[in-house]
Amino acid sequence: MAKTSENHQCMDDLKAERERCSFNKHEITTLLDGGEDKTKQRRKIEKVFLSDPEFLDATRPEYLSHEDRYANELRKACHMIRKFNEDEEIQQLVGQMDGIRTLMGSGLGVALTKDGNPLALHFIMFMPSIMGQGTVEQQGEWMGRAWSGEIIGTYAQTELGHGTFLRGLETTATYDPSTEEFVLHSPTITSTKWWPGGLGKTANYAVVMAQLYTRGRCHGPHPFIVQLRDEETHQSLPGVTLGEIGPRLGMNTNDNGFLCFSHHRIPRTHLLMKHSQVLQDGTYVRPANDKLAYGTMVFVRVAICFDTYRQLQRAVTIATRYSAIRRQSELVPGQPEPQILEYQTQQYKILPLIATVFGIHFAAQSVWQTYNDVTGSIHDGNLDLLPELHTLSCGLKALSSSDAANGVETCRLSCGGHGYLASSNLPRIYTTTTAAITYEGENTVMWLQVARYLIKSFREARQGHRLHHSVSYLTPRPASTHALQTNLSNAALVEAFRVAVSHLVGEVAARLQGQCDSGMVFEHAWNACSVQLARCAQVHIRYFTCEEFLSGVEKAEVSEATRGVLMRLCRLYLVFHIIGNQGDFLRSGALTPSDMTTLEEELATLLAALRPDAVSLVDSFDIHDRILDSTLGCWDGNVYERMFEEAKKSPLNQKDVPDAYYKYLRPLMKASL
Ligand SMILES: CC/C=C\C/C=C\C/C=C\C/C=C\C/C=C\C/C=C\CCCCC(=O)SCCNC(=O)CCNC(=O)[C@H](O)C(C)(C)COP(=O)(O)OP(=O)(O)OC[C@H]1O[C@@H](n2cnc3c(N)ncnc32)[C@H](O)[C@@H]1OP(=O)(O)O
Ligand SMILES: Cc1cc2nc3c(=O)[nH]c(=O)nc-3n(C[C@H](O)[C@H](O)[C@H](O)COP(=O)(O)OP(=O)(O)OC[C@H]3O[C@@H](n4cnc5c(N)ncnc54)[C@H](O)[C@@H]3O)c2cc1C
Repeated sequence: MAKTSENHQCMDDLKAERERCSFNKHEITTLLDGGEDKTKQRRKIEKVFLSDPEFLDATRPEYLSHEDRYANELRKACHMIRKFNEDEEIQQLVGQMDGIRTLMGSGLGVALTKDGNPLALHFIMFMPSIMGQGTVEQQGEWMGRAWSGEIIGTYAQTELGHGTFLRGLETTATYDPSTEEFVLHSPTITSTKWWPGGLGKTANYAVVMAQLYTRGRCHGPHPFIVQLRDEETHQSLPGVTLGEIGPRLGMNTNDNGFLCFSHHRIPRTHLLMKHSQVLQDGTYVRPANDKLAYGTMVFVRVAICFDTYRQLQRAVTIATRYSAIRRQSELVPGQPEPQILEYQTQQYKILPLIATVFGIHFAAQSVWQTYNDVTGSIHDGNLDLLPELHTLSCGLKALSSSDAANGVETCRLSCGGHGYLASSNLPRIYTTTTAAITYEGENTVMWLQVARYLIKSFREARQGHRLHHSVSYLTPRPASTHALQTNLSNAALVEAFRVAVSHLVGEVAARLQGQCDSGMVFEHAWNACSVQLARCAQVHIRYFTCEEFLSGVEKAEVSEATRGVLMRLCRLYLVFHIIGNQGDFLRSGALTPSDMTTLEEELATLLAALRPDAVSLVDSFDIHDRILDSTLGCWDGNVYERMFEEAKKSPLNQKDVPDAYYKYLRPLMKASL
């Protein structure tokens, strides 16, 4: 197709946008990557993998059958492992140990297996379970085989009947001291394992969470390594029933599966025994803390924050570039159509999402640091910080996944009709991102875990106990909100969050207490207050994210121009969330109605100030066109031509008149002749 003046205009629009950049893009790229070296390394790896023709798709996955889609992604996932294992240079680039996991979970890895990686659970949950839950001997026995891909595993916890309520799992693992084996059994239909990724057809092993019985007593859910398929034939073993659960909203090549056991025997030593053991005679040795068995989930919740961050980065890059080339309507009658990014309402959709990317980035880095510190101290026998880590990982997983999923949907809407096209890639990004709201702990449930910690801490503070860092603000202290009334600095706005959340927690704690005092049992009172409790948790984690965002920008080693744009984004994040939730701030007295008017005006100023940098900001995410995989978001802005090229590839367009016309439509249309 000939290039039209419209196409040239689009490309010129992006060029002009880039020319007005007020900051150093490369500084932001390296800040997000974690340093200059990391940026170089990432680009090199992307070059190696993206130039490999094995990773090309012959056709869009949407045009393939369910089985072919699965085969196509499995082919690429296996090629990724083989390439990694065979190439020392790649190993050095990515890092030998955690490398393949990092690679698969990176923007590159997720884009290469875009329909859902059938091996994802092997890397993100099976291997981390062995490392986190297994003894050194067990790690030695399984990890080498798992790294090389000789065995492929998944994490089988959720059942048809129970996902959230872990203690309600029904699968049993009963110890038989006469043979030194556990007998795994699924006693009911609801005890069928249901959902684990890769379980349907890919994995031959799994870490299975089952109720451990020994000497007639149940000791709760524990992790077991269970072989599911024959290592030679890949056929499911006797006593093991396996399959795939059918099409889902997205990630359809993850072959989420079902599994039931009929008195299936495994050796005693397949209980992962780092934290608790069953001795040969059936004696149960308790862990230092029951919740250590849930450690893999804590790890994955932190990992999910990084994944949702990358998904939002991709979506907002597409929406921003498209908004800079798309021209629609008239701002001033008779004038040429403006770029839709000129409309303030469009800026309001997009710019806060660019800010959100940074907010999640800084908060996730902080939680990752906490994860490493706490797992280090757990290793040394100190479990004091486990509740703090659990709360932060639940909270940030919930905040990042809901912000990202809602943000991706806003990006889709901001692209009008074309955002609904598969070739925009926004539908796929959405279906992948929204899954994270549910998996690894449904978000409402995660919020209520955060709220438990807040209420517990609030009560402990009133009894004079010292609180951990993230909740230390709940310690009673003299009211100091007056300074806020006249000072709306960044620090004052973060402080306003502190006052608002303290107030909310105080209110709901009093309501809970009042209901208990009037005779309601605590659990019912809790349920009766749970909407308000979940709200407290959300504001608490937003406050945490605001704090991390602000301190991250203050500490960043960048030029003043770059810090300037980051500060404007941080300010926008603060103002956006305060205005959007003004009731919380007004009710607590943290801010006044007049402050809100001032902030509303500032919001408009911030949108206008950030608008010229919008395209350069998303450019600084440095996402390769192949990783973006979007007709609307490509670097050169040649959107309409790409859309046309994609449409021409539709199988329906291979013939002018489709066969179905002769079979169905023609007989109907000609029936009256
Ligand atoms: C992601 C990318 C990064 C790298 C990836 C690399 C490679 C992969 C390639 C690609 C991936 C890329 C993209 C993603 C693509 C695919 C998808 C990938 C992964 C998806 C995996 C999804 C897997 C799953 O979903 S597994 C199943 C998860 N299930 C859950 O999360 C269940 C939720 N429920 C619970 O956790 C608990 O039951 C509960 C927390 C709700 C309550 O527990 P329980 O009932 O036992 O206890 P309570 O009595 O209520 O509480 C007792 C006290 O214990 C505290 N508690 C609870 N849990 C913990 C914990 N874990 N740690 C510490 N403390 C805990 C609780 O708070 C109570 O405390 P209190 O003091 O008594 O109040
Ligand atoms: C794409 C995908 C991949 C997955 N991968 C895996 C995997 O690899 N391995 C695995 O084991 N599992 C996996 N899962 C399962 C997932 O972990 C569960 O679906 C999730 O933990 C939610 O549990 P549930 O489905 O039982 O929901 P439910 O708990 O039944 O939730 C239904 C509703 O009830 C509410 N609710 C439940 N309990 C409470 C409560 N205590 N208080 C208030 N509200 C409550 C929830 O908020 C929700 O609105 C996956 C799920 C998906 C969608």
